[in-house]
Amino acid sequence: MSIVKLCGNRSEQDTRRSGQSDATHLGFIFVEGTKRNVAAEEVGRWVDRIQPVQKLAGVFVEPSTAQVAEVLKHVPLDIIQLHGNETVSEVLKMKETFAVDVWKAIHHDGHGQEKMELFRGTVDGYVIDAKVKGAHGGTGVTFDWEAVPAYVKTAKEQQVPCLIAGGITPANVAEVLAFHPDGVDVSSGTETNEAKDETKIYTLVKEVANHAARIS
Ligand SMILES: O=C(O)c1ccccc1NCC(=O)[C@H](O)[C@H](O)COP(=O)(O)O
Repeated sequence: MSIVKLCGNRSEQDTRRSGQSDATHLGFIFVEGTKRNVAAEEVGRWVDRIQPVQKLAGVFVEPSTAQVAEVLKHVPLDIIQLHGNETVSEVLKMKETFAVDVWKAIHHDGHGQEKMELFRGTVDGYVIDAKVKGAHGGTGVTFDWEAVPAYVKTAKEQQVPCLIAGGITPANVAEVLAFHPDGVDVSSGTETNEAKDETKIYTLVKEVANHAARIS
């Protein structure tokens, strides 16, 4: 089964809806000034009450170790997802400081492979996302999925998973899965009116399961 990360949960209801699905990972955005930004204390309360079975990922943009430590005080994150222009030494610092996996977002821009080479041996996974001026993620914009196999190959050589993000929806997820990523990371495509939509979540996860059944 592919990784299905439902990201950008911004309320207890979102977390419940995502948590009740067969997704493998839930994501929360800790990026001030963005529309899905959430407070760690609140997320901690939602997670306490809901007890989701999924792994939890916290999305950050160039965070300090103090910011991540503060979030970890409240939320038992399994993964720190770095979605900005973090350097290799910043990633290493996170790995040394916290006992959690680090996933690095790479924005598709023609230099993705070079960036993945830089992070070889330091990260535990990649999220390849669309590059959109003025935004770090959660844009609902796709990129040219013909580029996916090269990213997947590089991640496989590094023995880490490669997720694809950016504009994935229940209607197009089968199309991206045909390029054989290890999973998908979805925010906008599982929302209606800025809240998680149970039908969209169900349909997306079912499409992923159907794809897995077809290729097994
Ligand atoms: O989702 C956000 O608002 C966000 C803000 C700042 C940095 C990263 C962000 N999201 C990261 C994700 O993991 C999203 O799932 C990914 O970018 C895909 O988003 P979408 O195109 O909306 O499915």
